[in-house]
Amino acid sequence: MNLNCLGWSDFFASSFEPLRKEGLTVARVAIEHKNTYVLYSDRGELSAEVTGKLRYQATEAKDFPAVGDWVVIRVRDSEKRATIQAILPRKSKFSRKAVGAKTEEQIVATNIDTVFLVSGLDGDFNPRRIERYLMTAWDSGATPVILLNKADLCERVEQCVAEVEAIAFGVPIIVLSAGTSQGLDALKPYLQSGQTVALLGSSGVGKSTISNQLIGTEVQTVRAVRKGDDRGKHTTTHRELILLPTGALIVDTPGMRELQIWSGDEGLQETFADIEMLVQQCRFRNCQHEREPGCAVQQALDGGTLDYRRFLNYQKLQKELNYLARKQDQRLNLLEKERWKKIHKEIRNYKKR
Ligand SMILES: Nc1nc2c(ncn2[C@@H]2O[C@H](COP(=O)(O)OP(=O)(O)OP(=O)(O)O)[C@@H](O)[C@H]2O)c(=O)[nH]1
Ligand SMILES: [Zn+2]
Repeated sequence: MNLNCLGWSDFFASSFEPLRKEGLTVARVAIEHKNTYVLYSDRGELSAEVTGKLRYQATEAKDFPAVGDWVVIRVRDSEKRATIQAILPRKSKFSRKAVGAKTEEQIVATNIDTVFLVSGLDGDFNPRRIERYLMTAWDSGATPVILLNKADLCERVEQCVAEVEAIAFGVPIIVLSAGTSQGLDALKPYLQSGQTVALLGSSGVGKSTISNQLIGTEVQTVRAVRKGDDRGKHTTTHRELILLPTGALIVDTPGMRELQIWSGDEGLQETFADIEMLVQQCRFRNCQHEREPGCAVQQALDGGTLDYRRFLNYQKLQKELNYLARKQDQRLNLLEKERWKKIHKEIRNYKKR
């Protein structure tokens, strides 16, 4: 596997340059287990773990390598093993709130170029959900492309496309029927060698069907994710960064399927650029867009140029992000307190000695 085929680019090369040292090289994280990683490199597949130093310096889950990351490694050639010394800066990342009550960021996948936002054109079609996914996509740094799947089940395809066009300014929209492999050719421009893609969308929209079509039958692996497994026991053996026959790489991690919003401020601005622009035009800086005079949002709503459902969704997502940001702040404060407690304890111990 040559590095360019794995997605290596000037972006990563320039951050590796200052770290370059005798005996160090780079590889890409393909699978993440509890404490070990499978890497793709120009020497083939390697099994790897992080150095003690990286582990020691890591304070949060996001400081550890994730699927898609480019990492700096030292290879022990004789054993096909490597130690991970550092993670190169990420070009894009998808995060979610870690499962459970804790407000912690968990990175699901990184360095994705194109994210396919999949929706079904069946009864499940929902522009508000597409807005939500668009926000996540824009926030990640990856470029979104909207896939409207199950066209065979829809009698008003054009109408649906028009509805999506109205909320996704300039984002490419591809209509397909993965079930009958119709329309898949339109994905080709995004699947060139060295490109990394991922599929995002709710359950049942056809993500597995699409990825199986892209992967082709011969490599098709059975998903070995066992529900109700002991926590921390990772028995999955399927690849998570898969090389497609076209030369592109597809990220297929279970986590990508359960993405809960983690952040999105920038994504919100991008997704609702029309509303953000109206807000700028309101007479009062702190306009709540309710009954205030000179409210550009109300005017657009009254005039029918802004869809009320879209505006409601914008407000809802904004509230959600604010709530999340407050929780994240609380957690940071707590972490900071704990850190200082540790330091004070060390100082006391030192004085005693
Ligand atoms: N009619 C029709 N059915 C499709 C199409 N694509 C997928 N399906 C069906 O929709 C169902 C769900 O497809 P999946 O590929 O499992 O959906 P998914 O998004 O991977 O779902 P999760 O694994 O739950 O996230 C399956 O029964 C597919 O056969 C299509 O283009 N047309
Ligand atoms: Zn207003």
